[in-house]
Parts: sequence; C-alpha cells; structure tokens
Amino acid sequence: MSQIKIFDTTLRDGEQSPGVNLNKLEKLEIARQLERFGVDRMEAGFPASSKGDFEAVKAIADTIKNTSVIGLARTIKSDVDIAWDALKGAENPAIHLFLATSPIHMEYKLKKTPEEVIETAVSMVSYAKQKFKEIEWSAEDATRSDWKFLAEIIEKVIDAGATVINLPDTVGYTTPVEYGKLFRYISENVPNIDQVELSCHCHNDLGMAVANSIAAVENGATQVEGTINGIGERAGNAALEEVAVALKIRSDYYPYETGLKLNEIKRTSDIVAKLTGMYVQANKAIIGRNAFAHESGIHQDGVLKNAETYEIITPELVGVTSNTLFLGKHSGRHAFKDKVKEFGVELSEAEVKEAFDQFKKLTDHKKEVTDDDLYTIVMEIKTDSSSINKYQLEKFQVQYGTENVPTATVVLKTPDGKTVENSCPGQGSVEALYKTIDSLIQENIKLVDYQLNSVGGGKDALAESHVQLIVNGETVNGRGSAQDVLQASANAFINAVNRYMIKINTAKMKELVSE
Ligand SMILES: CC(=O)SCCNC(=O)CCNC(=O)[C@H](O)C(C)(C)COP(=O)(O)OP(=O)(O)OC[C@H]1O[C@@H](n2cnc3c(N)ncnc32)[C@H](O)[C@@H]1OP(=O)(O)O
Ligand SMILES: CC(C)C(=O)C(=O)O
Ligand SMILES: [Mg+2]
Repeated sequence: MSQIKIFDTTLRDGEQSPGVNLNKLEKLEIARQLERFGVDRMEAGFPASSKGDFEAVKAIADTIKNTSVIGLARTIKSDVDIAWDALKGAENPAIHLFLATSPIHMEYKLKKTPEEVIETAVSMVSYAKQKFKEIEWSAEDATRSDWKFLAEIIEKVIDAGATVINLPDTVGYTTPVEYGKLFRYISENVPNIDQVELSCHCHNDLGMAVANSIAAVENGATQVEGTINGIGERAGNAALEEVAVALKIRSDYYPYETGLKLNEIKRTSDIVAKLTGMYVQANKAIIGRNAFAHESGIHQDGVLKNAETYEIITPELVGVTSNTLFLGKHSGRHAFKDKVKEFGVELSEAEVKEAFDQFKKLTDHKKEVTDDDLYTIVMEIKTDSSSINKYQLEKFQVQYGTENVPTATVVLKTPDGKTVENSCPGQGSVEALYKTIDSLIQENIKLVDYQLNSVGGGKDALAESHVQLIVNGETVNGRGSAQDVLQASANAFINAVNRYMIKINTAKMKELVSE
C-alpha cells in the first residue's frame, strides 16, 4: 500500500465558503480536531489577507505540533514576509504559494505574459526559500492551462526550491480521465518531478471533486487536498472524509491508504458543521443522517439477513455511534470532567466550572443529557471567551397566538452596564424578538440568514441557531443554543452583535497600541 498524504484546507479554502466566518478560537478548536483526525498538513489560513487571519494562523502554528501547519500566500514579497511572521513558531513552518497559469487568468486577472508569470513564480519561490524549508507551489487554474507551459514552469519552480507541486482544478472544470492524464503528463514530462511531492486540489462545480482526486492519485498524485464536509468556495472542495473512506472501502482495488483515523470522521464533521453553520444534508455520503438508514422493505430484509447485502460501510468505521447516554441530574464533577476529556477538549478550571453549571441547569429541564448536548455546551464556552464588555440578554418574553399579533419584550444589558427595555410587534415570534433586540442596540443591523436545528432527537432536544448579520456594513455570524428555540434564536443574534463588538474593539485597541 502506498501512503497518500492528506492536506486539509478547511480553515482556508473551506472558510472561503460564502457566509462562513470563523473567529480565532473556533479555528483553533477545528485545528485541534484536525490534528486528532491525523491530517498530514493543515492550511490554517491566508496570513496576509487580514489581521484576524494572521492571528488565527499564528495561534494554530504555535499550538499544533503533530501536523504540519501551512499558510497561503500570493507571489508577493510582503505576503511571504507576513506568512513567515505568522508561521515561524510552527514545528515545521511551511508556505503555500500560488500563481495562475491559465491563459485567461494570466491575461485578464494578473495582466502578465507567460514569461512574466514564470519569472514571478521562480523569484518568489527563491525568496520564500530563504525562510521556509517546505514550499508548496500551486499552478492556479492548472486544468485550463496549456500542459507544455505547465511542465516548463513546474520544472523551474522545482529548481528554485519548491518541495510540493499542486495542480488545482480551481473552477471544478475537469473530469476524472482528463485530470488523471494531466498528472500522468506532468509526471512524465517534468525531468525533476521526482524531487517533489505531487498534489491534487479539486473543486466540486460539476460534482466530480472526489472522483477527480482519486483519478489523480491513480496517476501519480501523492497528496490529496480538500476540506471536511466538502465545504469551500462556490460548490466546495473535495470532501476529505469521502476520499479517505473510498480508499479504505475499495482497498481491494486501490493500493493506497491515508494516515487518517477514520473513527474521528463524525466528530470532525460535527465540529466543522457546528462552528461554520454549514450543516450536512441528510443524504451526504459517509456522514449524512441517512447514510446508514435503510428505509425500503427489501433493503431492510437484506440487512437483517446479512448487513453486507446493502451496507458497504459500517457506522463504527467513521465514528458514528448511537448517541451515548451521558450523565444526569445526579452526576458529579469527576464523571463530567472525564467525559469532556473523552471529547479531546481541554478546559481550564474556570471553563469546567462554567460548563458544569450549564450542564446542571440543563438537567433541570432535560432528563437525558447526551454527548451531543454536552459537546454543544463545551464548544460554546471554548469559542466565545472575550474580556470585553458585551451585550447580555437579561430576560425576554414573547406573546404568540393564532389570533394575536406576536409581540416581544426584551431586557438587555448594554456594554456600558445600562439596562434597557423595549417591546415590538412582528409578523412572527422570531421577527418580533429580533426587531425588539435590534431596537435596543445602537448599531445598524440587517439580518441576512437565520437557521434553526435540533441537537440530536427527542421532544426535549437542545435547539441550535445560526444567524448572519450585517452590522454597520460588516458581515458577522452568530451561534446560540438553548432548550427553547426562541432563547437559542435570541442568543445567536446577540452572539453575532457581540462578535461585531469584539471585532471593532480589537481593531481600535490595535490602533491605540500602534499610535
Ligand atoms: C483560488 C483561490 O482560492 S486563491 C485564494 C483566494 N482567497 C482570497 O482571496 C481570500 C482573501 N483575500 C483577501 O482578503 C484579499 O483579496 C487580499 C487581502 C488578498 C487582497 O486584497 P486587495 O489588495 O484589495 O486586492 P483584490 O483582492 O481586489 O485583488 C487581488 C490582487 O492580487 C493579484 N493576485 C491574484 N493572485 C495573485 C498571486 N497569486 N500572486 C500575486 N498577485 C496576485 C490580482 O491580480 C490583484 O492585483 P491588482 O490589484 O494589481 O489587480
Ligand atoms: C490557492 C489554490 C490552490 C486554490 O485554492 C485553487 O486553485 O483552488
Ligand atoms: Mg481552491
């Protein structure tokens, strides 16, 4: 079996999904889970793109030790310098430089001739080599590039010091046979190709990202790039869990394996869905709710006689277990801490206290607190700490009846410690609630997206809400959970506003420091 490396870009290309906006703490929690999952490389972000991304990449580089941490950069000196500042604390600092090679990108986007593109790529790889030992170079839009030109530029960037060459299908344009031929061509026509690793990076615009990635592996790729749950720009990237499980299940045919711990798939998928707000559809391969459900009689009959008649993957393989019954009203702190440890999440003493208090409160209303419930509580605590004063929901009431105009009354504490109160009507309960909260906040707020999901099943399941707001022109996401759907909705709205407050306060503090 040959070992295929897994390069995860959930935190960079995945975060390019419209509407996804992760903060530093959320990125750090996802990075920790990716490390547990066993990815070989993780692209933590694009350090030169914003201060927030710089700080997140730096925090991940300084924390993650068992996975190589990489940052994306354009072929611009300042991007390379900023990437170095973010990544120099990593165990093995690595940079991912990209430059487009297709005629359309070179002429219209970069406004460079092919010769200038070669000269820029070579000089920036050489420049980066003064700092980084490991350099991945990507020929952006490789699948719409001239193959002879690709072979020429690749040979030169390898001579300049690149250690990994990536041939991205940037716009999801290729098909498995064609992409396979491209890898074969590059393997056979670049004389120094054996000095580097060859990587594939597929987008899913035509629904072929996973198939294309496997075709690349069959034709010489030694690394697959992708994201958890296939999130990413437009229709997304290749879903890594699908690639890994396909290689495992079809090991009778494919002589390749990955170092991923497949039984961490469910947990990795869950944390990414929860923190990005991009939930997977029920029929999603590998981890969708229906992936292991058998509905029709003939299938059920077959499965009862021998599960393998209709089941090629077992739920246990990918870490889908029946949602373990967790602790109850009478459970103590020790059992609680043990459970949190099992999740692989580290909590400080103060965080344990906060999580335990919330868990106890939940047991007053919910007989059976499950792993999913507890994980939701723990993640809220791990990803939402900030020392700045924030808006706090003191109390609220919503009146709703089929014959009444829904009306909400809300009492809020503002960041400067004042208590404010108002009531507003709305078309529905959530609208009334949101209008009232909005009226109490001195910012210009527009609601762009609202989602409500249940955590697990049952009448008493926790509700989890995601919102996207535009606050004074800035897009921010918010997340909230509670047993009541209106409380979860209110929490999500206020969480988004508080993230905006954190964002502008951090920017203001930086200005003061630099003055
Ligand atoms: C295929 C991919 O996924 S590539 C990664 C895409 N990801 C992102 O763009 C997310 C983060 N991006 C950003 O925050 C911003 O685009 C920034 C901060 C990087 C740049 O912002 P701005 O300076 O305002 O430039 P803007 O985004 O409008 O345009 C991009 C510029 O980079 C140039 N550029 C694009 N790719 C490259 C490259 N690989 N190397 C050098 N320059 C490049 C473009 O030609 C354009 O230059 P121009 O201003 O001279 O025309
Ligand atoms: C930055 C590059 C590798 C990319 O994401 C793409 O081309 O899709
Ligand atoms: Mg991409």
